[in-house]
Formats: sequence, structure tokens, C-alpha cells
Amino acid sequence: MLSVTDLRDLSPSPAELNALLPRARVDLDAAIDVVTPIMEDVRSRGREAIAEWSRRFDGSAPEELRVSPDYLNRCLDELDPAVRTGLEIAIAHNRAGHRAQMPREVATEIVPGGIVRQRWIPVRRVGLYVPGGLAVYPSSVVMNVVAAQVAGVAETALVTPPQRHFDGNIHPTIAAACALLGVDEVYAVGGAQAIAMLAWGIDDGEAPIAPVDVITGPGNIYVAAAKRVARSVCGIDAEAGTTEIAIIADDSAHARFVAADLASQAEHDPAAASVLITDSEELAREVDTELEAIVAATRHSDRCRTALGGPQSGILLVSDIDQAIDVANAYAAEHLEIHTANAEADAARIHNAGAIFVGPYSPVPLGDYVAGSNHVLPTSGTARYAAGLNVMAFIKPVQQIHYTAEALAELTPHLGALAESEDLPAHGEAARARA
Ligand SMILES: NC(=O)c1ccc[n+]([C@@H]2O[C@H](COP(=O)([O-])OP(=O)(O)OC[C@H]3O[C@@H](n4cnc5c(N)ncnc54)[C@H](O)[C@@H]3O)[C@@H](O)[C@H]2O)c1
Ligand SMILES: N[C@H](CO)Cc1c[nH]c[nH+]1
Ligand SMILES: [Zn+2]
Repeated sequence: MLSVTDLRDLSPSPAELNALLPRARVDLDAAIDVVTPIMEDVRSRGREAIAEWSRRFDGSAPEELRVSPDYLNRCLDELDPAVRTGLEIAIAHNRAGHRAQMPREVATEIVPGGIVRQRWIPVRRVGLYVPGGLAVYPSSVVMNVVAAQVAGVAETALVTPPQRHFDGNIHPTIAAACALLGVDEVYAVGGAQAIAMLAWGIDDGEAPIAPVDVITGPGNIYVAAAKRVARSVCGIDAEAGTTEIAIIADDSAHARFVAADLASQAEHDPAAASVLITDSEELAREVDTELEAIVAATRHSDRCRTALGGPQSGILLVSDIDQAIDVANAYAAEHLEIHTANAEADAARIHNAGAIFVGPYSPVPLGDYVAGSNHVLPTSGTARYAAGLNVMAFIKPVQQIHYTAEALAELTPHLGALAESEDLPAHGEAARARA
């Protein structure tokens, strides 16, 4: 089922290794060409354009773009109690995980009477994207909203595609998750049209929608591309696009666990990537056999088969775990699982991954829902420099400077000398005016 690339006994340069790694054929640059005209259209024609693009891509458009509070509350009342409990556990665990991330304010007395304070200030208004094309993602409501709420954001506008099976309204479980978290500004719009609406707002006199300061959340390649375009006018979190999983496994790994986890992420999208990196030919064979059985029996069999058979998925055979770690660092997976005899020590050598799952009992789906970590994670190799969603996406470090007259006077000659060296004498004069 998975194609095999043999990297044993090769010592490729970084560029050669990159060319050997399984990657999707459609890249973000191509998707940017698709989404740019959609976003320009929404920017200039507002609601009318949104309705047209929604009909085209989602097969329906809501009568009202903003979801009514009645619908949100009704969906919560009617929510399956087991799903409600699952969401409540996810919310509680995520709150604990995100509270622990909040940095402390620090004040440093640089010189007597001269204080520099490092404050952390939340952005005021954020746009949260929740996907809803092939699957629906109430868990992504939790991941986005909890991080924003813990960071202290005042206003959250949440967007998610209209669902044709629900008359163009949003999916009831997403609506229920919003109500559970107290989010009441929710719009039935998805894809690039949603990102454009959040970035530029709508000011058509009807019911204005204010632009946001930051957009976060996962989505398919079009959503990831639209976020890159929106970056010119607001902040974004990482490009959290089509799901990827890589697994480093040696001969101590359980083939069935490895196969189950590869299949779990393949079910997101036919373009999803599942990659096994192993030094054991026997494990590679066993995993492939297990995958056949799992994929044949699972509900989204076709989607999984397409994802696993695509050029973005495969098995990479390596000489040993040292090479496996080099390959994983070059690949920079969204999710990296480690199933080796020394999993914790091997995890410590990983420096590029969206999130690292250590040992046989920490599968990616645990992180997708209830581990207390955030499942909105960087894809397509961007984990080389980008991080998973966390409170820092919503807060800004701002330095606050407060000096006394005496502290300023002590430094005025030095400040003046530097100002002269830059031929900016008015800078020095501003300090000397206080002498
Ligand atoms: N990286 C992460 O953190 C993370 C987390 C959860 C999900 N995901 C990924 O999110 C994605 C969800 O995708 P989805 O499709 O189910 O929902 P989605 O909401 O991301 O995308 C649906 C939207 O895509 C747009 N679209 C579809 N085809 C288009 C086209 N040809 N041109 C322009 N726009 C088009 C439409 O506007 C539609 O509303 C999956 O790929 C999944 O793997 C990633
Ligand atoms: N694995 C996804 C991140 O790529 C997140 C998710 C949500 N629901 C299920 N899985
Ligand atoms: Zn998942």
C-alpha cells in the first residue's frame, strides 16, 4: 500500500535528502493563485461575493451570514451527552495546558531608578477558522477558542463552512461547541472567502463585520494559502494545512499501533500524508499488511487509500535510528510519533516537528482531542520555523520604560554621544532639555 524509498547506505546532502522525501505535488504557491481572486472579490463585493463562492464550493449559502444565538443554544441543548462530556474534558485539559503557557510579566531595574517592564498584552479581536468540508471539527473550536480565551482576547469571531445538509447553517456539533465555550459571534462561511472576510471585514451598512487583528486555525490547502495572503494585513498562526503524520519506529514497535496511527491521519483528506521511517524491513512489511486490513474495514476507506497511495506518503527505510532522526528533522512533520526502544531519549534529539508523541501509548488522536496539547499544528515542512497554536499567537510582548529624572540624567551624555554619531542631534537635545 505504501511505496518504499530505500535511504540505507546513502549519505545525501540536505538538498538531495529533501528531494527524496515524500511531499505533496500541489504546493501552497499554486493554491495562492487560486485563492487570491476569491479574496479580492470578497474584499470588493462583500456578502454578495461570499454567498456566490459558498454556493460554488460548499453547495449552499446561509440566509444570514451570522449564526443566530438561538441556533447555537438549541444545538447545545440537543447535543449527544457523550459528545458533550468529551468536549468538556477536552476544554478542561486544554485550559490547563494553555494556562501553563502564559508568560509572567517581569520588571528589571536596569540602573537605579530606570525600569524596563516586559508586559504581555492580548490582541483585541481575533478570527478563528474551524474546518468543515470533508469532516467537521468541533475539536478545532476547542483548540482555537481555549487558547484565545486563556490569552485574554476580548473579541472572537469564529468562521466555519455552511453545510448543505443543514440548509446552509453550520454543523450542529460545531454550533454546540461554540455555545459551550460562550462564543456567540459565529459566521457560516469557509475557505478563502472566510479568511478574506476576517482580514478586511465587511462594511456594507447592513451589519458591519470588523476586521480582526489575528487569524488562527487549521484548514485545507486553500485555507492555508489564504492565511498566507491575509498575512499582509493581520497576524496569523502557523500554516496549519493538510494533515501529516510521520512515525519513527524500530523493531520494538507494535506494527498494528503504527499502522492504526498512519491510517488515523490519512482519513482527514485524500491529500493527507502518512510516512513511516524505520530501520526494520520486517516492521515495514508488517505495517503495510496491517494497513491493508485497517483501510479495507474503515468508514473512509477510499479517502485513506488515496492518501496512503499518494506521493506524499510512504515508507523510508534507513540504516539506523540516528539516520531516522536526521530524516525526521529534514521532513519536519506536523505530527511525529516515536516508537523506539529509547523513545524519550530519541525524542530529545528531534528539533523539527509540530508536536512529538512519545512511546506506544501517546497516539496522535490523543493529541487531536483530549491530551491537553493543541492540535492546530504547522504542516508542509514549516515546523522548521513555526510552532503549533498556543497562547503566544494571541499576546504581544510590549516593553514599558519608566525612568526617574536622576536615572535619565546619568545616561544623557551617553545617549547624546550616540545621537551625534548618527547625526540625529535633536535626539540628544530631547534628553538635555530635561536637565
Ligand atoms: N494542520 C492542522 O492543524 C489541521 C487540523 C485539523 C484539520 N486539518 C486539515 O484541515 C483540512 C480540512 O479540510 P476540509 O476540506 O475538510 O475543510 P476546510 O474548511 O478546510 O475547507 C473547505 C473549504 O475549502 C474551500 N475549497 C474547497 N475546494 C476549493 C477549490 N477548488 N478552490 C478554492 N477553494 C476551495 C471551500 O471554500 C470550502 O469551504 C484537512 O486537510 C485536514 O487535514 C489540519
Ligand atoms: N489531526 C488533526 C490535525 O492535523 C486534528 C484533528 C481534529 N480532529 C481530528 N483530528
Ligand atoms: Zn486528526
